[in-house]
Amino acid sequence: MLEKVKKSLKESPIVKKGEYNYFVNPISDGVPAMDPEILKELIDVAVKHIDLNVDKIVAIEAMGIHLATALSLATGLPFVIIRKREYGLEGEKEVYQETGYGSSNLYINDLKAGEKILLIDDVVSTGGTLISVIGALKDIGVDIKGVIATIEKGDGKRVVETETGIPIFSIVKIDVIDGEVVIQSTIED
Ligand SMILES: O=P(O)(O)OC[C@H]1O[C@H](OP(=O)(O)OP(=O)(O)O)[C@H](O)[C@@H]1O
Ligand code: HPA
Repeated sequence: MLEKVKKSLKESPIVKKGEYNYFVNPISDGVPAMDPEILKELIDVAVKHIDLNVDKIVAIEAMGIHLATALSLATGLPFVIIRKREYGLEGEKEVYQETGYGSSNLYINDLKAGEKILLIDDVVSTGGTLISVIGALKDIGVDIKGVIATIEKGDGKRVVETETGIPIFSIVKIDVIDGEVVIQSTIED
């Protein structure tokens, strides 16, 4: 299982964003081109392990969108995107996102207190994005039934779990060592 995912990650070029070692991969960047078999491997594992008794899938722009789309098609569940674009719709909630190499405002719409949701994103690294998004979702009062970050890099998963008290489901754990992606473990090990 996950053979194409692991091969793709091992082949990821690394670029420097300041001091940050950024891996470039179809899952996290849509570059190089995504082999749909990679997406299928990820979604098959997620469906096998995750409680899908939710009202909505919630994804974070940008690189949570293709994962939410694939999961939605596989499950029939609707999905909503936390956008980097402000709409000014009633009830819209602004969230400040900070990663290891940049920051952005995110905007949450069409989520109501009591809705059961599954949050999905591509990568957790410093944990900054998930910590702020989970905090905002808690403020809205949604019921976070699960959080998927398909790739955990470094100790981001632990940081988010410690900060939020919410378990993070990741599929592959990697590190960037000496300019290369090293696969540390997968959920299927
Ligand atoms: O754990 P963190 O350090 O917060 O990093 C994880 C975040 O970084 C990327 O978002 P980013 O907004 O940089 O890129 P994207 O728009 O391509 O998703 C990625 O999609 C995650 O949301
Ligand atoms: N690569 C791709 N996406 C990311 C990374 C990275 O190193 N860190 C946070 N999001």
